[in-house]
Parts: sequence; C-alpha cells; structure tokens
Amino acid sequence: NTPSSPPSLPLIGNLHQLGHHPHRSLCFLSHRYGPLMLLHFGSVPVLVVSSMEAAKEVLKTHDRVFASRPRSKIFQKLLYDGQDVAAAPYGEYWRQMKSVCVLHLLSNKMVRSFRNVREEEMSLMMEKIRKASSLPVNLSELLANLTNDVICRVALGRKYGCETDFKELMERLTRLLGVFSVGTYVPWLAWIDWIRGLDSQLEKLRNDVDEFLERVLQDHEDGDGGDRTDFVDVLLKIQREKSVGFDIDRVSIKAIILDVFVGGTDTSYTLMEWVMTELLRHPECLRRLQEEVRTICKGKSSVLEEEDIQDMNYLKAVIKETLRLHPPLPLMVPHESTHDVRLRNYRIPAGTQVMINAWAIGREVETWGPDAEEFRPERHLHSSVDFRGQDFELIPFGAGRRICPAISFAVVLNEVVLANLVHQFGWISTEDQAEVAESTGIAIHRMFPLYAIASSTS
Ligand code: HEM
Repeated sequence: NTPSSPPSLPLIGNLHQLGHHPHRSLCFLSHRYGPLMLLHFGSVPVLVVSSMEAAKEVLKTHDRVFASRPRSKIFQKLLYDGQDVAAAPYGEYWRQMKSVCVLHLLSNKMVRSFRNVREEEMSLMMEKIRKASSLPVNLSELLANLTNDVICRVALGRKYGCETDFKELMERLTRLLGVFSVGTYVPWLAWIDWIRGLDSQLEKLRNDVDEFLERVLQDHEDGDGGDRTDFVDVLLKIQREKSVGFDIDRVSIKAIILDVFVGGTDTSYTLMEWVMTELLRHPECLRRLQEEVRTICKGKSSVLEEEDIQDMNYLKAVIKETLRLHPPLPLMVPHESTHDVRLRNYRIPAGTQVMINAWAIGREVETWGPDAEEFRPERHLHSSVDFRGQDFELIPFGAGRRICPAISFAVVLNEVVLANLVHQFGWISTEDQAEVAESTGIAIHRMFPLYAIASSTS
C-alpha cells in the first residue's frame, strides 16, 4: 500500500511536473493526490509531505527513521563528500558535527558575543541608505551585502565581501548548488552532466573553494591568535585541544565553515527582503510597526540596540508571518528514510527521499483559515505558535533532529536590522509590489531586486 501518485512518464518519472517553482507545483499536485504523495524523480522514489499532520508524523513520530540525507552528486562534490553537517548522512559523524555547531558556534552565548559585529555592519548600511537621500536604494543588494559581511566576520574574522574573487566564488557556489543534476536521478543518463559541462564546473569550483578555505585556515594559524573568536578560531582550538571528546580534522573544519555560508547567507537576507516587500505592500502594517518601534524607543534617535527589541511583539509577528508565507527554503533540505517504516497505512521503504513542503504547510486553509494567503501579522499576536520546531504548522527552520541549528543567530540579526530600518526611515515603494516574481533555486528570494525610497525620520 503506497501513497497516491500523479501519472508519470517512463525514465523521468514526475520530473516534468516540477516546473520552475517546485514548491508551488507540488502544492498544487497535493490538492489532488493528498498530503502524502509518492513521486518519482527519474528512478528515485520521493515522498512529498504537504500538511502539518503529515509533517508531524515524519519529523516527530518517525524522526529518527527520516533523519538522513539523500546522496546528491552536487552536494557531495561541493560539500566535502558530506563531511559537513547539512549533507551528512544520519549517524555518529553527523551527531558530532552538529553538536559542535549547536554547542560551540551557535549557542546563545556565541550569538550574543557577535552583537558588536551586527551593530557595526548595520550602522554602515544605514549610513549608505542615508547618503542615497531621496534616490531609490537597492534594498535587496544592501541586505545581501550586510548578511554576507556579518557572516564573513563571524565565521572568518574579517570581511571578504569586496574582494571580487570571493564574491564570484559565492555566486558560483549558490548557482551550482541549485542546478539539477540528471545523473543523480537517472544514473544511466549521467553522461548528460558531463556533456553539458556540469562535472567540470563542479570539480573546478570544489578546488577553488578548498583553496580559499585553506588560505583562511592558514591565515588563522599564522596569526598571533589575539582575542579573536571567530568560528575558524573556535574550530581550530577544538582541534588543537581535543576538547570535545572526538577528533575533528581539517576537512571537517572547512566543511562546517562552508555550511555556515551556504546555509546562512541566502536564507537570512531572503527573509529580510521578503519582510520589506510585504511591509511595502501593506502600508498599514508598516505604520503599525513604526508606531510600535517608536513608542518602545521613546524618541531615541540613535541606533536601536538588541535589548530595545525584546518587547516588540508586532515586529516578531511580522517576521513570523513572513516566514509563514515565504519560508526561504520552501522545500527545506531533503530527508531520506534509513529503514522501512509504516506511515499512516502506507509502507515506506528504506531509501525513500522525503521533501517537506514548508511553503504549502504555511498556507493550509485548514490550519490558517480562509485568509491563509493574506499577510496578516496580527494572527500571531495572541497565538503561541512559534517556528522553533514544536509547532508543525510553522516549520521554516525544519523540526526534529535535522532542525536548523542557527535559529537564534538568524532571528536576532533580522530583528535588529528590521527594527532599525523602520525606526530610522520612512519607506515608499518605487514599483508595483502586487505581483512579485520569485527566483528559482533552493532558496527562494525575489526574482528582481527590491528598490524603495527612504526618507530620514530624524
Ligand atoms: C532565516 C534564516 C534561515 C532559515 C530559514 C534556515 C532554514 C533551514 C532549514 C529549513 C534547514 C533544514 C531543516 C531540515 O532538514 O529539517 C536548515 C538546516 C541547516 N541550517 Fe539553516 N536556516 C537559516 C539560517 C541559517 C544560518 C544563519 C546558518 C549558519 C550560521 C544555518 C545553518 C544550517 C545548517 C548547518 C543546517 C543543517 C542541519 C542538519 O542537517 O542537521 N542556517 N536551515
């Protein structure tokens, strides 16, 4: 007994039904075939999960069975053969690396310790906006650069954003991680990847990334150590002092650092970009947020600090509502079952790939009501539903063992930047925001950058 499946074609299975925006196509198909659908991407069985109840069964009831990751040629090539955290198969190695992330890199104490980095970078961005006077600013670009600079300083100890080879490296990485590899799904057509140059591009990028990270590690090893505590320092110290009860080698260090860039940059800036898009589309929400921020800060004209934000309930509701409608990774990161399992009445064999459609779950009318498609932050003001993995109707960061380890890191950056953007400036949209096209790829941001005019409020 298997979940229902849309009709498929020989060889390619259901691949032709994914379109440019698989989260939308799969949501559409789930209305007809149900919240647990079985598709085939080439020869690979893929279970697609599209409701809160079904997600709870996968990520809570059977979390351990579904906690692995499928092997993907692109991820293996670019992420050190799965020696990172995000692409590592479920097992002891993954558990050790994730504990390093959770306890040593992304703990609340570490997140707090980078407060000056966030505030300095944010002030620089605010200055650029102020200098633009009343000319439209490319907010997408500013927010992407800000996120990149913060992550560079936190992970590597200094900014690399203005160096063209680093920028180009990151662009190639993001682009190739989103490319479809025929060989992963239809092994006997793997030669197509070779013919179209994908294999050689992956090989070249893998070497370039490794060379860059080697240089960064070497710089840290040659340095005086000082009182720097960026992620590379922390990882090298753990390696030197063998302080975590297992060995962590050089490749693992480079792989974890790469995860921070791959997992952290696009996702965080995408969220800020969607928040600003929704606020410009809904001036009444922008006004209400500005009122909240100004009331709580009582005429403070300087940069708002993180403790100013604690009681900003409407700001938190705006961020939640944006994560509900625009989860930056709408299909999260694929999972894979390691054992045969019974899910509802279906038998799901070991080795089934699982895609959880967080985008569809955030728009379920049964959970969110008839206005599920509308941006209405108020719905969160008197609700305890949160995005930290306990409430399966809102899972932009995933849930269970594979949950994102950087929720606090991402949220605090988003909160302080957004509070300051609306505190220091009034905003006017320069274009019609009614229909905003989405990009393609793994992280879904706007297809075209967001431009807006800022007017100083001081
Ligand atoms: C708004 C920002 C972010 C969003 C929406 C987000 C979302 C996610 C999601 C959906 C997953 C997959 C969960 C699953 O498979 O069940 C994930 C995993 C992960 N994220 Fe994030 N993320 C964000 C920011 C970050 C940042 C800033 C970092 C690093 C500093 C990061 C590092 C990771 C890592 C290492 C994993 C893999 C965890 C594992 O496989 O065990 N993320 N994230």
